[in-house]
Amino acid sequence: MSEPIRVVVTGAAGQIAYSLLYMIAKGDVFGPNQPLILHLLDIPPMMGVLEGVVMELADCALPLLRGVVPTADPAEAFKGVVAAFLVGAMPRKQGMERKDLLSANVKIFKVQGEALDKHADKNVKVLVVGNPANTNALICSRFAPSIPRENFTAMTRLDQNRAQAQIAARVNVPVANVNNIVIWGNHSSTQFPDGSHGQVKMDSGKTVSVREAVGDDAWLRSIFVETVQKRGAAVINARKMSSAMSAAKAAGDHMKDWFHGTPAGQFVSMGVVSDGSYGTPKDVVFSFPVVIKNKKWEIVKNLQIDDFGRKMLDITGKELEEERGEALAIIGA
Ligand SMILES: NC(=O)c1ccc[n+]([C@@H]2O[C@H](COP(=O)([O-])OP(=O)(O)OC[C@H]3O[C@@H](n4cnc5c(N)ncnc54)[C@H](O)[C@@H]3O)[C@@H](O)[C@H]2O)c1
Ligand SMILES: O=C(O)C[C@H](O)C(=O)O
Repeated sequence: MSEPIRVVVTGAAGQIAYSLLYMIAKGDVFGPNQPLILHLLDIPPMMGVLEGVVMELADCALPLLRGVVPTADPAEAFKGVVAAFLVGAMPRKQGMERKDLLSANVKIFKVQGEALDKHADKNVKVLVVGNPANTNALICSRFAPSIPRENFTAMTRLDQNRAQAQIAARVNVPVANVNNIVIWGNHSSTQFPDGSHGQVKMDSGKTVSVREAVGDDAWLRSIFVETVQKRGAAVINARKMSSAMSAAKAAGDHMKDWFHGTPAGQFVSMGVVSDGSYGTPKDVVFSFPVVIKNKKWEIVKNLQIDDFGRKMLDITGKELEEERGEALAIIGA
């Protein structure tokens, strides 16, 4: 067994963390041979609730969990961590867009960027879940100049998982048979879920393109896209609270792939600081298809983008530029 690693989850008393902590602590993310010490950050009024979470973690009797550090102090929370799940932020309510949360949430990510910069391991891998995730991740990276920008990512894996599930249901195959669906752009209702590069392993054992398996391009460009774009709002309308179990699963998937790599021939979607690939705006956190090896992601190049795709990428890129401007104004940068 290796030495324990330190992993922080912020918003640790909240609903996503309630599912996520168990997954991490039982080895689903960093592997069955990787012991860990969990750092749990929340705000002072939530320390009582957090105490209950700590009790439950102990009562799970999980062999890999070698320590728990509950705290309201970002310096203590980020000390020596090699992985950071930045979940703590206000969730949206019915009728809101995620960008309506900017004014409430973006300052949190400035403070946490500064704390990561001072206290975290310089190779720390940061996943921002708190909304609006892409722009929060950008702001966080700006305030952590000593940590490479490629170590800051935003979660669009939930959108990818949703998209795979929609295709699997439509074609009637298990979800694991659907691969290489891309989420482009913002984790918002302008995102572009793109099935046109995907593959499906059919019951016959033959692998075909998503377009061939679905056999309905109009569905792929309309109902499929809109269902994934609006899935978060649909969950909120039904639960009166935002997605939590599925968000935790996606956060685990994202970090697991970052640490362990993507399988040969497969890519996953992550919000990363854009280098302008595919004609997207630079210096926004844009979701791209990536492959991961040795804990480093790389944008998949040379996928064909047709006129419809071009229009969709431009819309979501423009929204990210607007959010960046708004966020910088809020924090006075
Ligand atoms: N990217 C995605 O796909 C995705 C999916 C689901 C939810 N989310 C977002 O994740 C965030 C958390 O959702 P939730 O359902 O767990 O919310 P929640 O309200 O249940 O929990 C949030 C927790 O964060 C804590 N918190 C607030 N400010 C903090 C700070 N400065 N430092 C540390 N902790 C702080 C709160 O006290 C609370 O315990 C929301 O912004 C939500 O919109 C993103
Ligand atoms: O939609 C939300 O506000 C929560 C989350 O981002 C989601 O996609 O479910």
